[in-house]
Amino acid sequence: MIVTLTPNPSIDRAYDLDHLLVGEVNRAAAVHVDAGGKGINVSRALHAASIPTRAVLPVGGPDGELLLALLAQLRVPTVPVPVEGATRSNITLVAGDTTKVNAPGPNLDDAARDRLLRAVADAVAPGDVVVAAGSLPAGVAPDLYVRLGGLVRERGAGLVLDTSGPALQQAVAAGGLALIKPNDEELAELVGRELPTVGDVVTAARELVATGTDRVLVSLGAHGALLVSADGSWWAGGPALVAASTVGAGDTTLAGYLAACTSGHGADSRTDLAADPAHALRTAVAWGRAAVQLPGTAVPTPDLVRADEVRILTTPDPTTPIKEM
Ligand SMILES: Nc1ncnc2c1ncn2[C@@H]1O[C@H](COP(=O)(O)OP(=O)(O)OP(=O)(O)O)[C@@H](O)[C@H]1O
Ligand SMILES: O=P(O)(O)OC[C@@]1(O)O[C@H](CO)[C@@H](O)[C@@H]1O
Repeated sequence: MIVTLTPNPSIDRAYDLDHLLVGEVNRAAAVHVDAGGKGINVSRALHAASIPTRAVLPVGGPDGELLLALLAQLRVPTVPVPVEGATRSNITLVAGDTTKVNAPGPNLDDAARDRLLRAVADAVAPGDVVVAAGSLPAGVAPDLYVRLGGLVRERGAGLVLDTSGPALQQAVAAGGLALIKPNDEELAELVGRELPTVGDVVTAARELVATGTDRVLVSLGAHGALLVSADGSWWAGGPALVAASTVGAGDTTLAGYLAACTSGHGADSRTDLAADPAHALRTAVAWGRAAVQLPGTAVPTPDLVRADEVRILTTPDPTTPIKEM
């Protein structure tokens, strides 16, 4: 079972525009309303591929109700944790490029945080994988994922993390993570320097592996993704695509990686993150590419995934600029 935790979920509202005119009235050609938040997107993509998953999320206010209704429509299993504040709404403007405005989300006090952590602990069994993803709501200290790591490992499960800033910094410093999925900018922020080449990204990721993170999956937008572990480094990618929306592409990439590491069906399924790294990376990139071709925060179904378009390189040339991959 893959359990996801999204501490700050959202209703994602995406507006498709011909052109974005800043400071003027823009009229949208279409509006998309999706259940959003990084862990939720991972669960949605896994569920669409019939991989057992459960999404733990705080919910409050009218948008909290809507979020649960949208997830129920998709039949994604959820563990809702009621909170006092209102679930946020995040806005995307797609006009060639994707512009995003994310709300801060409700304030969660220590009691709400503890109920959220307990909900994850109760949902997890030995051998499970927990994916914790996204920003933290106001009021929650950046050590949330450090606390979660302790709980998850006590229960014999592994923790996968996709977040940024101090929450990522503290969790990586504490160690014991099975996998992290920063994009190249988040990794650069984490190590405190620019990472223009493949070698720069691989070296930065190796530093994290050396201090207790088993695998680093670095998404590179249109330039594919790099995977670094103690066993080596791999790159996968394909021709750049004109994106319908890039929102959730990174989450779908992570879901693809987890899907490739999962064998068996239903209650007998098992996720082994040490499974064939090249295959897992290639699948991850194929899922991410399928996601950017869909509007709003839509996640692809397996029939939309084209792994044959994805090229894989083992030990890619360290001197190549990321922008040329
Ligand atoms: N324009 C593009 N063309 C081809 N593939 C793309 C493009 N943009 C994104 N991708 C695919 O999607 C994956 C994830 O993209 P990206 O690195 O932008 O994720 P992210 O920054 O984590 O996004 P988010 O936080 O919105 O989920 C990439 O690794 C790549 O495979
Ligand atoms: O504000 P956060 O938690 O960093 O990111 C939230 C978010 O932008 O991430 C998802 C895409 O990855 C969206 O569904 C959602 O709106």
